[in-house]
Amino acid sequence: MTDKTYRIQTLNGISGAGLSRFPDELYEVGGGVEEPHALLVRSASLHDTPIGDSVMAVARAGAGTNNIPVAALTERGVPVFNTPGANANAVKELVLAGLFIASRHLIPAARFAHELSGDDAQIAKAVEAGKKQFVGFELPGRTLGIIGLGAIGVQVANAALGLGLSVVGFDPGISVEHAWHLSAEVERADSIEEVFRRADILTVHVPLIPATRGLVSTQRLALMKDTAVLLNFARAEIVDTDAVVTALDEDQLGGYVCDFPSTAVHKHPKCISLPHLGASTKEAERNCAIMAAESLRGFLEDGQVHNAVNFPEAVMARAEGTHRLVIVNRNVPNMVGQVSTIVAQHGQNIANLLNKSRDDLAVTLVDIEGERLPEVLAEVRAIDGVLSARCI
Ligand SMILES: NC(=O)c1ccc[n+]([C@@H]2O[C@H](COP(=O)([O-])OP(=O)(O)OC[C@H]3O[C@@H](n4cnc5c(N)ncnc54)[C@H](O)[C@@H]3O)[C@@H](O)[C@H]2O)c1
Ligand SMILES: O=C(O)[C@H](O)COP(=O)(O)O
Repeated sequence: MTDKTYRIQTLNGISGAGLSRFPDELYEVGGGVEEPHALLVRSASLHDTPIGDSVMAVARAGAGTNNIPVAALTERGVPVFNTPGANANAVKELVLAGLFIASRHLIPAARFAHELSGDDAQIAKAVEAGKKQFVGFELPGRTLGIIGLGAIGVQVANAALGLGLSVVGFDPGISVEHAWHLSAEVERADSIEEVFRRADILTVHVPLIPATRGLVSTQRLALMKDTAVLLNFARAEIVDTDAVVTALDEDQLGGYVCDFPSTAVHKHPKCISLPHLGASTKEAERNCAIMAAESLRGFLEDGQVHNAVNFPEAVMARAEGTHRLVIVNRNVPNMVGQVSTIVAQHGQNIANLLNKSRDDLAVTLVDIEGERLPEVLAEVRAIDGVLSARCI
């Protein structure tokens, strides 16, 4: 262990563009870092990994945080950051590839071509004889159904309109920001079932949370056209894979393209699975790593909270010549009152204060003039309802 001010443990390969955002003089960063102040992760599961008391923050260089025990970390006062939208274009492009792969049977067709043998004349003859098995369909006039109109869903919707598809979407929790970016030509479905019923191609772009586990179920698959294609570039568990395989085997569904190989799908003749490639572009890896690194730096060095999935946004410029108390507390009355009383009792003056809450939790940033008094921090930490407090 070095004596650098901050130690970041990486649990996946993280783009150097992000890692270089941690200044050498302040940060030790790497896979073998001990007693880390923060964890930086992509898809590695932290559910069964002990997360030591030294950890003050966790950052996911990506969108989905289902690999992180968010509720337990929230209870400890530890923010979990992700990188909203940073890989959305990469996923959109792969979803569009999925559309073409499915509509033109590109994978079996390429496999057929790969297996051809003989001289050029024999290959040309086999091509003409064999190609009829790969006759596809065109996209204009077909309906794309989208469940989840967040960073990815919106980009997929807008791009699909450009390909001549009609788009019908469902997202009861769409954000104002995402609604602004969604084309007015996208039709809003009244229910999730309507999307299943109408789609020629259906794509899901929701997070894996209890409400979305098994969202594509036997009952909903039964509503789909028997020629329809299902795309899943969100998470394997959002789809009931056994139900999909049954629907495919019974000719009640046309095909399944996903980013999540499993024993049930990776060799199935009507399934195409890719090895979780959605965010695997240089650009997305870079964007995600930079955003995650900036969030960690903001929190560790300044107590700022930006892009956390479990904390309120809390961003306040540092007041000149002050030190800062960073307090994570339960969202109950009189927390700010108790903190300011302690500061005043020690004859100190608050230059600036920010208190932001989200659900049961609040973040309080207090910029204090004068010298750092360890007893102020000790007394703040002792307040009932304070989950963590530090002075920076
Ligand atoms: N294959 C990959 O490599 C890859 C890459 C990035 C993201 N993902 C997955 O895609 C998910 C979505 O990513 P994003 O960046 O668009 O996230 P996002 O948070 O911007 O959008 C998610 C949207 O889903 C909506 N939603 C939630 N529950 C819903 C429900 N029951 N019905 C309809 N809509 C619902 C939300 O309101 C939100 O608008 C991620 O959580 C992640 O699991 C996969
Ligand atoms: O949620 C995400 O951002 C994706 O699933 C990307 O995962 P990855 O970082 O492991 O490629």
